[in-house]
Amino acid sequence: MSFSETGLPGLLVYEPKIFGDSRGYFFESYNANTFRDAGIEYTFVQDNQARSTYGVLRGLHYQQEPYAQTKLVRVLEGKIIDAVVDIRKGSPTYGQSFTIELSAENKLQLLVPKGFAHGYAVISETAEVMYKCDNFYHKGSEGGIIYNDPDLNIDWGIELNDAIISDKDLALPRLADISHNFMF
Ligand SMILES: Cc1cn([C@H]2C[C@H](O)[C@@H](COP(=O)(O)OP(=O)(O)O[C@H]3O[C@H](C)C(=O)[C@H](O)[C@H]3O)O2)c(=O)[nH]c1=O
Repeated sequence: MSFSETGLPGLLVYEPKIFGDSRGYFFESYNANTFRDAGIEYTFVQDNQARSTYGVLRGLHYQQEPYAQTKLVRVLEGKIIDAVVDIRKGSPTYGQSFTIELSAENKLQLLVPKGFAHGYAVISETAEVMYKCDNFYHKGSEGGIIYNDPDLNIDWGIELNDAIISDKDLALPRLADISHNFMF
């Protein structure tokens, strides 16, 4: 298994060790000791799972402190473009975004620290996305950034005119309009 840097401090790509044989494959999708041995210690308290069809775009979302969440994102079925934005005050990469293709096939996981906005777009017919969180859902602490913020220019891998987006997400603000609110 391996952890790879992304250029944004704390944002890591995790590639688990896959044990393949004539029956198929086995891998530990998460092991606290493996992460601890890499100097990465989180106590995940909530697992989320979402199913979406092609073109669904969820995000970009975050929770304000004291409910900010670190997330460990992976794809059980299908393929997504996962996107994050660094919104940590004082971060040397504040306002920078990162995208990665996560899929059931590549089995890659993205470790998204507190202080990032997170979202994904589904680029397969359907996708089942699962992510571990180190803090609980708290509706009143939810915030977000509009998916097509021109200052971020995120490539979601889909034709945005055809994207399937919730009314809630369509009403999200631009980063420039909320950056004063961040408490990360
Ligand atoms: C996030 C969440 C939602 N809910 C309920 C609230 C709504 O009634 C329903 C759907 O919620 P929402 O439309 O916010 O789901 P997503 O758009 O997938 O939200 C997620 O999108 C991006 C990708 C994220 O990283 C966040 O974890 C999360 O905000 O599930 C819960 O009961 N618990 C939860 O932890």
